[in-house]
Amino acid sequence: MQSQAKVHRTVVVGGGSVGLLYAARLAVAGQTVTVVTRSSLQANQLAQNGIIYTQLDGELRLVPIDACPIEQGLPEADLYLLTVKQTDLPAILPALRRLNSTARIIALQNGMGHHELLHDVLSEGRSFFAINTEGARRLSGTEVVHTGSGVLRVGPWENGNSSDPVIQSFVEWATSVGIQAVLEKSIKPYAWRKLMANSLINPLTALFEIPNGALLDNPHTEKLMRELFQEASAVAEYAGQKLGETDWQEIVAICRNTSRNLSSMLQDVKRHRQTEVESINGYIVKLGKLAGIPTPLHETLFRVITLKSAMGMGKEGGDSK
Ligand SMILES: NC(=O)C1=CN([C@@H]2O[C@H](COP(=O)(O)OP(=O)(O)OC[C@H]3O[C@@H](n4cnc5c(N)ncnc54)[C@H](OP(=O)(O)O)[C@@H]3O)[C@@H](O)[C@H]2O)C=CC1
Ligand SMILES: CC(C)(CO)C(=O)C(=O)O
Repeated sequence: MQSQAKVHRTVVVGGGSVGLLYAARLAVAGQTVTVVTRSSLQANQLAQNGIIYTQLDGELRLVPIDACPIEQGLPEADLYLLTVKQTDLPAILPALRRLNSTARIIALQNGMGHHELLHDVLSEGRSFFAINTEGARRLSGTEVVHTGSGVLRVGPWENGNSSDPVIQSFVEWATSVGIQAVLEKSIKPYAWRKLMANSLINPLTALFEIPNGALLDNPHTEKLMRELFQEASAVAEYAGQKLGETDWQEIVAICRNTSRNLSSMLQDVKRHRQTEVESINGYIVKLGKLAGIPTPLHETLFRVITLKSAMGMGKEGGDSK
């Protein structure tokens, strides 16, 4: 589907699940897009073979794509989509610092911490954030499957400039190709609600090695989730986010709607890759300490997952193929 929205040069930083999904969709819609990968091997594979993209309806598409490794620096563009994990953001900050001042950046990470990091290296009004509930799964360096539909909320962190032309045009493009994209005045409340869901579902599914829906099958795990929710809600309130029963019900609905999914943290643990627990439960613990709010359950899960992950690191991991 070719979009009528204005064409910008877009660079997708990170050739993982989310990066390949958005790069493929941008390219299919006729946008100029380059994927910047960590390894030269993946960049060569992408440039030679393109992205093998399985759409939600099961249709398979071969999408030609430009790609280069990060060691060559970031190519010039109007828009940069950051799709690396929170843990890999610090490594790309020097490259972001060198970008042209007209360039806009959208960070798509789960968890918290990216806002502060980007604020430190980019001047006011250049960094934007997205909360993405679309599901994607990379099968290899060149293959990605769109696993679930969702919403892409984009905007400044907190009541900033939501009428930036590059960002507006990105949202228009996304809408025109069938993505449920919404331009928000402030992403912070959505980031907090996603953090709450991830801080309950991800570590428990990773610890017990169960799919998301199984958390609701057992009264003990559901009770534990409730207690984790209460602990984190007190910290959220300190951060200016008042959460209540509706937010709890939304987390229960996420478990139900993604009942057969393996959470990203469980997938990372199984593949012996670093998890995002530090920017999820670790963030709640850190902020709790600052506010003098005890978070013993989040702290225990943070430590247990860090340990579980460290015990598996270095063993063979990687893609699902
Ligand atoms: N997958 C999903 O459905 C969803 C994911 N998210 C969030 O989106 C973010 C990305 O997730 P996801 O795509 O699943 O993660 P992946 O691990 O699949 O992808 C991250 C990619 O970043 C690459 N990368 C790491 N460091 C660098 C670097 N210095 N330069 C260039 N590339 C680099 C990695 O390379 P390499 O392959 O070499 O390690 C990897 O390909 C996370 O914060 C996640 O929580 C949010 C909603 C849904
Ligand atoms: C919403 C949820 C829990 C879906 O699996 C997710 O975002 C993740 O796995 O990281």
